[in-house]
Amino acid sequence: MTDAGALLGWHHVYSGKVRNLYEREGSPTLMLVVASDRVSAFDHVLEPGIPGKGALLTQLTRWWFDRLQVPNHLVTALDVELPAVPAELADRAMLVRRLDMLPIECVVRGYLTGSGWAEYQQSGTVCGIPLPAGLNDGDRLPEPLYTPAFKAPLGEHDENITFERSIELVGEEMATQLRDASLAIFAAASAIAAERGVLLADTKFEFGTDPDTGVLTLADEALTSDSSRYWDAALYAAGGPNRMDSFDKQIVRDWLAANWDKQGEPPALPAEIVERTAARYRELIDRLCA
Ligand SMILES: Nc1ncnc(-c2cnn(Cc3cccc(F)c3)c2)c1Cl
Repeated sequence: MTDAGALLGWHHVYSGKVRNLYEREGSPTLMLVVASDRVSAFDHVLEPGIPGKGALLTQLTRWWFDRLQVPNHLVTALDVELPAVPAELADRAMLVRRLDMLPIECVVRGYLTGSGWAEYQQSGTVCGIPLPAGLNDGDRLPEPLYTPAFKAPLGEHDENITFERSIELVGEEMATQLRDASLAIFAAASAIAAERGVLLADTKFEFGTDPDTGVLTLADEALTSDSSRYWDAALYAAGGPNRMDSFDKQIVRDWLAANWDKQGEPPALPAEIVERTAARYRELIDRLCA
């Protein structure tokens, strides 16, 4: 069975760049999130995949779900008789409860970088929020910023919105719950990561509400290196050009920057780059979850 292929007893709902979503035939409340070994950079899915990536990121998101004091969509064996998931997928598949998903990407930024840095250079703001003058790329923000985005149709880029706009979209009570939950989880996760010598620079949460209880529930993946930027705290403290190297994809990004003109399809990654990237994924998990 290939990732995009049929999965006996499961209906394929959606294929993301690196993950697939299925719903259980006959059980409308159960879904399956399957992480692939694919890696994406510069908005392209790269070849070949990184061996073990899907399993490592599934392990990481499970580890965070276990640690965070918020309800999440993961189904544990205690809830239901676990339906059959093929053995070759088991370590990179998550059985989850179907939620009523909210159309908000809940982004929290602890550091100024990426699209936030680009906007700041133009206007001194991030997602319309004014920041002190004189900040540089990679600087820690005075306090973590909640910068929501409106979920675009699958595959398109999300649209940064203000908190006030999020109120118009989901109502004041839900918008406030999303912001408060996102900032609280970011603070807790940042502290746990920092104890392990890892900086959580920014991350993106998705929430839904439980169809039966209405309780706000953490969905999708949580705090993986696909949904977050993780930096090495020691490298960051040392300063210099590599202080914001992402823990896992920097090797891929640097190789692509040196070997691809960003025109057309990216070249296949050489075996040595694949092996070094796989090692970096394992190192992040070893540092956080060991
Ligand atoms: N528990 C849930 N209940 C209802 N819907 C979702 C849901 C819908 N879309 N997504 C994004 C996504 C997650 C993984 C793989 C993909 F291909 C796409 C997640 C979830 Cl996680």
